[in-house]
Amino acid sequence: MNHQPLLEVRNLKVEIPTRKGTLIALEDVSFSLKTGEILGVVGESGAGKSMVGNSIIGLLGKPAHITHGEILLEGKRIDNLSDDEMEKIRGKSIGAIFQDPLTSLNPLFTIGDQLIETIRIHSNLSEKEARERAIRLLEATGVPAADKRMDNYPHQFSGGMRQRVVIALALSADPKLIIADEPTTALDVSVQAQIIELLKKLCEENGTAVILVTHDMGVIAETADRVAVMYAGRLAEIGPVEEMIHDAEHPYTIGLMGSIPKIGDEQDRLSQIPGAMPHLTEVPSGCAFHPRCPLAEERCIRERPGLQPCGNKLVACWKAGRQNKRMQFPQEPFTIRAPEDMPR
Ligand SMILES: Nc1ncnc2c1ncn2[C@@H]1O[C@H](COP(=O)(O)OP(=O)(O)OP(=O)(O)O)[C@@H](O)[C@H]1O
Repeated sequence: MNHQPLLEVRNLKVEIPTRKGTLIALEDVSFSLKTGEILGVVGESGAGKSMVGNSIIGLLGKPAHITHGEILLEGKRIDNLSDDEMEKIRGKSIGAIFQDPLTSLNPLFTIGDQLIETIRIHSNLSEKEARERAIRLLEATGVPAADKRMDNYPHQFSGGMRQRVVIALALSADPKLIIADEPTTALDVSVQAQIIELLKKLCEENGTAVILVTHDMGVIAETADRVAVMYAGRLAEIGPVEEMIHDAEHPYTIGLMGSIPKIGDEQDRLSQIPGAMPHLTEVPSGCAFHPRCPLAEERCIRERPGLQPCGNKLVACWKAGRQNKRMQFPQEPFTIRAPEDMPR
């Protein structure tokens, strides 16, 4: 049996040269992904979530670049490919879905033309066969009257419908992996759940693995098989979703998970972690989370913890396995105001 992971990210480091010096945007990021698995990547804004996805698809915006580590897809390195070679991998083996569907769609061409072209680049189907496949894909993504909508331009679709088209486009070459970066953030709240549900269903049916970048813990809880928590460009903790939600070990994960509202939960408060994530220009020594951590001790200030196994998870905390779960953030928890208290 083939036990080779679909994707392996090993000790990835991404640096960004700036006028004020070099920023380390990602440091020592390692994880792997199995075929068909959904990995949620979470963390506060600026933690480096998008950098991880963009490094994998070779779309790190300049001047950011990989300075250490490697990325392997089915055992073959893809981090050192030329732009042309990477272009072939994108679309064929790795599909991408971004926050704004218009990033992926060309406003000057009908969606039918765009789907047919992508299908034909990555297969040897005839024009007619590619058209049939495009229609089937649109139907599978829930676009009504798919046959007729093939002749429409992107601006003739609503935001939710456009994102369905992008999902069809991302799936059109039958990729092994899809990077979905905040795929529903720009959409109406009422369609967000439908789109996530659709993505999950189609990827399950096709055996496609997904890296789902989001700040929405609710989406993660519903969708992901495993979760990677990022903090200041590093992995804080990674493990199976259930354990990450109910049995997190890293104080930062415990704080993040405290912010998932639970239906039927008596408490009407969400815990919030005091302080803010550091900017990349001023990442603290040792464990980057130490200034906000109620458990921090001398060693945490001096030495950076690497990822260590703890149960089924990997945790970057010197105190992992030592009753972290009883920890509480010392501040008054953030209180959700009832709608009648909201300023009008
Ligand atoms: N060209 C650049 N120059 C300087 N800093 C950059 C550049 N591109 C990205 N960064 C910084 O890299 C860090 C990681 O960015 P990234 O977009 O991966 O974060 P993120 O976790 O996805 O955040 P968000 O949830 O807001 O999208 C951020 O602090 C960002 O400001």
